[in-house]
Amino acid sequence: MTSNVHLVANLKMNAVKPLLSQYQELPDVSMDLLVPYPYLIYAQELLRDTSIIVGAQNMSVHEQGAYTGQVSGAILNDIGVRTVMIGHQEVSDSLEERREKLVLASRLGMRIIYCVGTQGDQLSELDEQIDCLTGSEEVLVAYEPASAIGSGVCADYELIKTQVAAIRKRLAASFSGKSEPIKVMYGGSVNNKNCLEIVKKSNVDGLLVGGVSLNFELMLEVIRLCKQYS
Ligand SMILES: O=C[C@H](O)COP(=O)(O)O
Repeated sequence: MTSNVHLVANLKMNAVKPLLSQYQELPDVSMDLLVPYPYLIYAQELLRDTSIIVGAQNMSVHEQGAYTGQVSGAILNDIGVRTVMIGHQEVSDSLEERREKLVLASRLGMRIIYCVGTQGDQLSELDEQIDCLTGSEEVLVAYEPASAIGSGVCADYELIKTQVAAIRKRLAASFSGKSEPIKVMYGGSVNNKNCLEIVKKSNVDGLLVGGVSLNFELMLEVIRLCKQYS
């Protein structure tokens, strides 16, 4: 089931072993599934006959060495994980850390889901975050306003549309040499009730789903609805 609406599920910090077996029931759904580090190898093995891409939710700003408890891009690379999310609001990276992580991930040839977001409606925050990209990354951008994350209420459709349009404009101006435009997704309290409205009214290329991706039945509905829209 290939949808024009790209779906990314972020399972955040939850114990998800039984849930991963449910995702295994989706052999032909193309989407990204971002799992906590300890599940990466298990999830890759479990989902190897599906079209689901297993990715990491973060990576260290350091290349290697004495950084207990951290996971570097090189480690992800070593275990065959090619996709990594960078810049999620819950990670609270500074602009410098964003830049460093993007460079490291890009150098390793990783595919990056890059989160940008605002605390309010300040477009300058988005610009600064977008400007951390070098243009050589393989990247999908996810716009996530802080107030919408985990709140149960997604951002106003018009606001999403405006911000996403501004992000596209900035990306196009900065990286005009790209053969294909960078995909821009929305994240923040996406659910089965609002997913279609968001894609219809806000002109996004995809959705980054957090809490709802932990409920397989609801996520299945999001997947079906997005497929119908394509
Ligand atoms: O990574 C996912 C986003 O932070 C959205 O999370 P949420 O759907 O629980 O609001």
